[in-house]
Amino acid sequence: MSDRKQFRDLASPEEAREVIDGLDLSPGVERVDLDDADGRVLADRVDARLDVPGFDRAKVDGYALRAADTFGASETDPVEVECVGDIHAGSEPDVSVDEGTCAEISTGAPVPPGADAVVMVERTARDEDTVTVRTSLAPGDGVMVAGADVAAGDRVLGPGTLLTSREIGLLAALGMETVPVRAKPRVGIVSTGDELVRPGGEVSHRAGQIYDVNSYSIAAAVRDAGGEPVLYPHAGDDYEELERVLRDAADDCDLVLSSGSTSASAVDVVYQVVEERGDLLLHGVSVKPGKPMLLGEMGGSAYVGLPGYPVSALTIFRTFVAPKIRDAAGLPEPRSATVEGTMAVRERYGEGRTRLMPAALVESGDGETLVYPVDKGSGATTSLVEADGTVTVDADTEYLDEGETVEVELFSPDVRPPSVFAVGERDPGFDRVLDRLSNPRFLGLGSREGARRLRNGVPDVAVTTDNRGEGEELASWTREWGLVVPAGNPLAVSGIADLVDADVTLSNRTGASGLRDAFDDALAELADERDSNRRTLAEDIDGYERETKGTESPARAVLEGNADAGLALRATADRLGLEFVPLGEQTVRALANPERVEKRGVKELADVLADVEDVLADLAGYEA
Ligand SMILES: Nc1nc2c(c(=O)[nH]1)N[C@H]1C(S)=C(S)[C@@H](COP(=O)(O)OP(=O)(O)OC[C@H]3O[C@@H](n4cnc5c(N)ncnc54)[C@H](O)[C@@H]3O)O[C@H]1N2
Ligand code: MOO
Repeated sequence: MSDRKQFRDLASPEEAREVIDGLDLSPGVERVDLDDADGRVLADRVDARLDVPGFDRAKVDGYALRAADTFGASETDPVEVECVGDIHAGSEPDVSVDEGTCAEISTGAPVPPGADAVVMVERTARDEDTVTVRTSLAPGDGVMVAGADVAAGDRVLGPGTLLTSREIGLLAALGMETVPVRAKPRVGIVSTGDELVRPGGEVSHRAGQIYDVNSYSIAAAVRDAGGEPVLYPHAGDDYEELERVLRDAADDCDLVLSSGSTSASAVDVVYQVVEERGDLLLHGVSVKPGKPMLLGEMGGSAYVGLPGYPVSALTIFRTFVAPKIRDAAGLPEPRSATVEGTMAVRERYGEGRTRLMPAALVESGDGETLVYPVDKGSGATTSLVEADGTVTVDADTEYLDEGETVEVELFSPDVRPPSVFAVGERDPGFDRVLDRLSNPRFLGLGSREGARRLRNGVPDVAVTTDNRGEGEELASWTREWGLVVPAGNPLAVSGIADLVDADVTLSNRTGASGLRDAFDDALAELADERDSNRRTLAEDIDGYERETKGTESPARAVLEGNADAGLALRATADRLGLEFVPLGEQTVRALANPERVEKRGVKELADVLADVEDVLADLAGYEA
């Protein structure tokens, strides 16, 4: 206990930024092949070592001649010259042009000695060796002279230039096979935690294992910032192991990032390693999420300890680390884009830390941008996927009021609000509808929450079951629901009465879901028949209180042998190959916010729903 870290004195975000500014992670210079130079930053100045073009070059197909010979020529008063040969691109001229003569020439070929202009073929006529020229030319017409593009000795590109297709074209014209560029900062990533398994491996939920998120999200973000990520093996919460991996990474990298183990637990040893084996410059910053961030140096490399929670790790990376990597890589700050919007709901805060609040956008019917917080907690990867950017909330702000104007910094300038924003019951039929739309957003919060949010005017559309919710009905369909049971229905479950009367374990859905509503209504009916009440019957159902999150969760519980029966849709039973005991049909409705029916995305949704029969065709238990 005595070793636990207390976060009494958190650094301000500005202090953290200053410490990061002071870290040294300047990578050197390397030469790369021209084909690998795209997106790199030139380390040195490039001077032209030759003329481009290297010779006087024909700009058009036609005849090379002496401009003086065409003096005064026109359509009505042409001149004639004699053709003495021809010249092709890529070969040395074997003729020269004298007074009164010309040579046929193709675009890009060297202008022959004696000629000072090229007339395009369209302004001439030819009869045997006689060429009639119907225009007059000045010296240099139709010719790109040597060095006109770049002259030998010119300074062509400066250090720090970002190489794109255009600059690469110029370097190729100069014949450069390799170019000196700033090396990308090498960024070692060390994820800590005994619970981590790399995607591709098997996780044991019983043992509390999870897939490693941060190694991958942070590696992608490092690459995006212009660094080169290097993944190191997971380190457990063991001092020696962690020290060894961090040292390896520090030996090989300009910057080492660890994730996890930064916090208050006795097993969170990473700060101890940095404190004892390196130089711990800062621990704890007054931001949410990401409070336990560490900054320091170790083995000649800069070091940042990111918190373990994926949202915290990525937020700290984006806010503090990415700008540093970009700077070291010589890349410009990316264009940032901010959008002003109106808070759609009231959001309380008051934790005394600067909050980088994930927020999402939705456009109201009249073009106003509404902003709502997306906070499923620092441990939920969807917190960032379901958001469009962040709102920075001052440490001393107690709440953001509904209707208050806020500024959202978008995750990237390309982020667009979703075309249509729907909330409500997860439904395999509506999933198919979503597949046919471009850039929709759907939050599966259940029928009840969908109806509630539609009433509060935030989403464009709610998906609800039976008669829940009010709005413009865009479409409705029915879905068959019931119980899934293992193959062969070993306990011979034939209805709800069996759940009440027999020894059958149920896996139920959450109270927010429409499927659960249907079940509870049927249970209430049974209670009426028995002169009892729903609650009493529910108490007799083993597992009634075992609520699950997903539409398929109860069916999956049956599949895994954790329940004898699960509340489910026929479509789910069909998909998972389970036996199904039908109990009823339920109506699903897509309801539009009445003020948004004219919104483009809502109309697109309505168009898809107009063919709902087609969309739902062959989905088991569905009828439109
Ligand atoms: N008593 C206190 N508990 C916590 C505090 C506190 O002040 N007092 N701070 C909380 C805050 S805020 C954060 S943020 C987290 C940070 O914790 P750590 O950096 O020590 O991270 P871990 O405990 O190792 O992990 C937290 C969480 O994230 C999961 N994790 C870790 N690494 C990964 C990864 N690579 N991919 C996916 N998920 C990862 C880990 O399993 C934990 O669930 O601490 C709070 N607690
Ligand atoms: O700082 Mo922690 O990231 O709030 O969850």
